[in-house]
Order: sequence, then structure tokens, then C-alpha cells
Amino acid sequence: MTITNSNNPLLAGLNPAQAAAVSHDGGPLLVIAGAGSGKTRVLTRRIAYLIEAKEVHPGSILAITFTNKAAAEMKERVNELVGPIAKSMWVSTFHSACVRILRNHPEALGYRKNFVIYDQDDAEKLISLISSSMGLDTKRFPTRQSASRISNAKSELLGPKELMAKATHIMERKVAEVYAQYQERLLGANAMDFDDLIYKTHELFERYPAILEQYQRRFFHLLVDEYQDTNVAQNALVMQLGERSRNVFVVGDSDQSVYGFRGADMRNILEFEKAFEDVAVIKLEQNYRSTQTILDVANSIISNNQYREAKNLWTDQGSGEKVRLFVGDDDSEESNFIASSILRERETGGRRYSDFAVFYRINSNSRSVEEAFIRRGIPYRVVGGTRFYDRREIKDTMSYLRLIQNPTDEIALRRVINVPKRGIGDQSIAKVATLAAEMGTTLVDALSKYEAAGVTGRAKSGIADFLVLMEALRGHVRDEMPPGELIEAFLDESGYRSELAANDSVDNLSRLDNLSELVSVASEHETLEAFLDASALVAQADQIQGDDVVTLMTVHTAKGLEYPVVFLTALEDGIFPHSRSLYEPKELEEERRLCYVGVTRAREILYLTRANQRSQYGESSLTIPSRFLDEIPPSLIEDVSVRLSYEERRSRYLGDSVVQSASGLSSSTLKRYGTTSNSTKVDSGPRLSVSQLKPGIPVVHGSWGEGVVTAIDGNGDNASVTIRFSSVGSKKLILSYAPLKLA
Ligand SMILES: Nc1ncnc2c1ncn2[C@@H]1O[C@H](COP(=O)(O)OP(=O)(O)OP(=O)(O)O)[C@@H](O)[C@H]1O
Ligand SMILES: [Mg+2]
Repeated sequence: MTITNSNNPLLAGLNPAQAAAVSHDGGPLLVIAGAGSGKTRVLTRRIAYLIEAKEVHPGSILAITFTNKAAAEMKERVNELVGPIAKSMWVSTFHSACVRILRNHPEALGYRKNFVIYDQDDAEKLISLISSSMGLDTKRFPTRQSASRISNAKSELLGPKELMAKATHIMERKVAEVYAQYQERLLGANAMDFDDLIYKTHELFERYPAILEQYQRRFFHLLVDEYQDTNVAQNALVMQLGERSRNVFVVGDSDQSVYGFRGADMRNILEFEKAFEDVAVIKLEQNYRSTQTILDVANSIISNNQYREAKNLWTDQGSGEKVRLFVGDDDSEESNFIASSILRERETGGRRYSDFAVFYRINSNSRSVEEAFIRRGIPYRVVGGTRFYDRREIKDTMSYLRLIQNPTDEIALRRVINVPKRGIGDQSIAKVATLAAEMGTTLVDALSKYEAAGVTGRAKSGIADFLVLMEALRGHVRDEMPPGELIEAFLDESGYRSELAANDSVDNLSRLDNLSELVSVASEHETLEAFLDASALVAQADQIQGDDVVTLMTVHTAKGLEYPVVFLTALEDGIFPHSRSLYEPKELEEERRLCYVGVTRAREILYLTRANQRSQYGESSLTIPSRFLDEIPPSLIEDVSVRLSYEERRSRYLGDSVVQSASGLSSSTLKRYGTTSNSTKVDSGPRLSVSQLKPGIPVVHGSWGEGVVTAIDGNGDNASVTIRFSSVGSKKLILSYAPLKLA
């Protein structure tokens, strides 16, 4: 039932429970409800309602969303409803809000205003430097593992001392030691990592009650979307900020808590009810997104979880079509089925590419789907693939910008000191580092004393040139050169552009294109600091844009989104549910919630797919169907798999020449789906060897077409080759398996 209240258009198009949440009087409110029940819609409306009906000043609202994209959308919608005063409102992710706060009080924590933000890669580099200086064996202490322990500690508000106190054996003590040094080095470099943004804001508020009070008074209304995935530290921040006004409005779904590994904790919801005893709780049960069949599938899966409060989603939109199950012989057949189905539904069902999304549990599963899409010419975007900001030329440039802004950034310095080449080798850096240790200063401070450090030869003039360059670039910033122009100046004055232009390989041309793209992004910002902050906070889900393309992403990234047609792929035990969860009941429940998230993204049609054989890491093996499939009543499923005849199957495995369709689908299937393939199916001929390749050599790949070798690592059967393809960008392949020939 929907109220159409002509007196209050802000409540129009809401059901009674939703309207009650939107028009809530004040004080703590928890909206706890299943997927697609309008939580995000209610939160958006609530903001508009506060401003319009309650005459709350937008500047006193802080709304937290999961991605920057969601924040922008919410701002836009509020803007439509209440006009430009919406601008003074803070709608952002936890991280973005914290950066804004920290920039106002860096000195309180011993930082300078121009601190920079390290991404995961920078953080790992620093941790690896520390581990090796401590003489830790990287086999016993893999950098990635130490990094994730430190990250977990921060998200649980444990500092190095607390982590040390909790340590029960030597390994944990070592990690705590690394953590302590890591924090010191970050401070020395005037840098914070991602987790610090939350951790340090919490610390700021704890240590300075007056500062906390300032924000408590400013943000009189606090709203949080996807509350089930806030971690301990984020939750503590919500409690700090909301303590005074108690106007804390949170929406979430405990069945969608899927970031346990990041320290997100669905107990927050339970604790919220404890912290605010007078909390009003509103449940929403009507779903407006999906068909009843899709909801029945979702309910049947999630009801197998022990640790949950039972709730049942329903819709009045009708049962819709059964969900479609496809079982392929192998992953390429599965992928080809997905591609054919999309083409067919686009031709006959009047859909656009952007109506479709393909979800997978692990990133590597996108490869086979991408190959099928490329063969059929289906435009797509992989969300969360190699990010623009992770590309080499972009990282180099960004590191320069960071170093301009913050001269003490050690990781940026190490990255760019010899880029472009200035004859400064590792030995020279080591000499400077030794001097820095002796003097008790940072690497950057010691750099200007390179002669005293004993640096000789070309490296000497190299460092001198570098220092002159940095000084010139910092001069531009003092002259208030805007960030776009600053990048241009850097590219010219450093020789970075001319180095790339000297060799006009496809690779370098695309790097130059990417750099122009960076200049145009930077030009949207007024100051270097604003640009650096914005680029550090780009979340994976922010890569989703409005073009007419099929979206590929992991199920984690799909949270909060919806698509008319969804493919949930690789439903196999060991993949989805993930192998590490199979013997851990708690983790298995998290996998089940993740599956529930995937299913409930679909509005009209849901495909569930799997393959009997899957190749991973270059090996093909038999699979076991996902246990989640067994949890769905057969009456809700239509099996659309194609049974190949013995002849078809035999000819497929004997060689491609017999079967014209290289897609893996039988000709009858192709007829049924109205498509044909112009595939260049990968042949199984002899593979290239290391001796035939070197960087710069053009090659052709069976699926991805032309590319240029950029690196070769290892040799023999283990050799891998990195190739930059014009179709899909850079890929690292195992040479002995990769279907390559020389161009
Ligand atoms: N009362 C309503 N009438 C019509 N459509 C609605 C109503 N409430 C929500 N919707 C629509 O239903 C869909 C799901 O809403 P929304 O995304 O807000 O749900 P949600 O609870 O946030 O979902 P999730 O748990 O996946 O984040 C959206 O397309 C939204 O516009
Ligand atoms: Mg939502």
C-alpha cells in the first residue's frame, strides 16, 4: 500500500512503514530491512524531509554512504528536491568525511596540513621496507599478511601497544613491532593510510573533547546507509558523533553483512539497540525491486543461516519468470552462454547492454567472460579491474604530485627518484638511507646531503638534478598553478613526456593518452590538495558509469545496486562458497549472505550458471556444484542447459575443425539463441618459448588479438609474460599455456 499524501509530497510514493521512518520525530532510529525494501530511498527522503519539513539547515547533516558514487547520487537527488542549498550538506563515505575533518586539525595529531594518503600499494611498500630492515623472513612474514593484520587492528581500534599486549606468540609480536615502526614511518612521511583516516579521526575526538563537541554540534543529524558493514572503528565514530544529539538514523540489513574479513561486524546492529535504549526500530518487508520468484530464491538460500533473525521479503509485483540455471561443460561454454543470452535478449527482448550485470565471486573468474564478450563484440566494463590510478604512468605522476605537496613522503620519493632515469641506483639510495638512520632524520632530509652520504658518479648529478626539479615544481605550487597545468609542467620539465614520446610504441602512446586523461581530471579541481584527496578516495564501485555496456564485477562490489538481468556465475563449491569457508561455519554463513546479495540485485531475470570443468591457474579440473544451488526448491528453477549429443561432444573434444562453432555451443543452441560466432578459438598448437620473446615484440593472442610484450619473468614452464593488448590492456600470462603466436 502506498500513501499519496497531497499535503506532503515528501512522503508521496512511500508505504506506511517507509513514511514513518522518513517522518520520524528525532532520536535514534534503526531501519532494519531486507534487500530492495527501500532503505536507501528512505534515507534519501529523510534528508529532504529534514530540510524541507523540519527546516533543518543542510549544513548540519552528515550522511554516510558506501561509495562516493552513491554519495553523489544522493546529493543529486536531494538537490532536485530542495535545490542548491543541498551543497552545504556533507554526504560522503566514512573515509571522505574523515579526510575533511582531519585536514582541519592535523597538528593535533602531530601531522602537517599537507599530509598525503597512502593506498594499499604504498602501504605494502612501506611495510616491506620495514620488514626487511628488521631482518624478517618474507616467507614467514609475507608483506600482504602483515599489512592485513595491521589493517584489521586499526579497524578494531587497536594501536601497536594493544596489538602487542594481545600477541600470544612470536609471530604476532613481530607483526606488532612492524606495526609500531610503520606508524612512526607514516608520521615521519606525513602520510596516513586508508585505515588511519578512520582510526585517527577517532583518536582526534577521543583526545580532544572540545573538537569532538564542535562536530557534535555541527552535525546535528547523522545518517548511515549499509550500516551492517560498518566496522568497529567506524561504528565508534558514529557513536562519538551521535552521542550528544542522539539523532542517529541508520539503515541496514544483517543478511547483507559481507565484509567480515575487513573487520565489518554485523553485531553493530545489535549493539546499536543496546547503546541507544530508546531506539525506534522500523522493519520494512515489502520489496520493490525483484519478482516474487527471485525473492523466494533469496529467502530459501538465506534461511539456511543459523545466526539470523527470520524475515520474509515479499512483493506485489507478481511471480515473474523462473530463475534460469545453466550448466556448461566448461567455463568457456558457460561464458559463451552468457554472451549469447545477452545478445539474444538485446535483439528480441528490447534490452540495452547496460541492463545486464555479470557477477563472480573471485576476480579471476572475469577472464573467461571477457574473452567471450570480446569475441562477440559485446561492450563491457570490469569494475574493480586494474584501476586507472594503479597504472604505472599514473602512479608515477601521482607520486610526483604527492612529493611536491609533501616533501617528506618517503614511498613517493623512492618510486620516482630515478624516474625518468637519472642514474640513481639502489646502492646510492641505500647510502642515503644509512646516513638518514645515522642522523635520525628522514630519507628526504638526508637526500640533500648526498655528498656526505658518499654518493658518487652519475648518481651525484642525478640527485642534484632531481632536487632542482622538485624545487622548481614546488615553486609552481607557490605561484598557485592549478593542478592540471602543474601536471603538464611536470611532464615537460622532468623529461617524463619526452622519454615516452621517444619511442612511439602502442604502449607508450596509450600511456600518453592516459596522462592527458589525468590532466583533464585534475583540471576539475582548484588545488593540488583537493585533487590528491579526491583521487585517493576513488572507490572501486565508483568506476560504474552510465554508458551502454554490460557491467562485470565481484558480488562484493554489487552491494546496493540493481539490474534488470543478473548472471550469478561459477556457482561451484570451492569458488562460491569460497574454498576457505567450506569448513568454517561462520565463514560459510558469510558466503551465503554474499550469495543473497547477488541474487537480490536482479529485478526481472536471474541466471545462475556453473560449469562441470573449470580451468584455473592454467589447469582444468572437475567441479562440484555449489551447495547454495541445492538450497533452492527445484520448482523455482528452469534448467536451460543444453545437452550436447554424443556426436557433438565427441567432435568438440577431437578438434575445432570438425565443429564450425568454436563457441562451445552446439549449432542447435546457436540457432536457438539466434547468434553465430566469428571466434578465433584458441588452438592447442605449440606455445612460444622465452627465447622467442623480448619486450617490444608484437604478438597475437587467440582471444585478445594483437599486443606487445612488455615484460618476461622466470623461465621454462614457469615463465610468465606481460603483454599490453590494444583490446584489454595489460595482462600477465603463463607462457606455456598462453595461446600466443608472433605477429
Ligand atoms: N515505496 C516504493 N514505491 C516504489 N518503488 C520503491 C519504493 N521503495 C523503494 N522503491 C524502489 O525499489 C528499489 C529498491 O530500493 P532501495 O535501493 O532503496 O532498497 P534498499 O533496501 O536500499 O536495497 P539494498 O538492500 O539492496 O541496498 C529502488 O529501485 C527503489 O526506487
Ligand atoms: Mg540500499
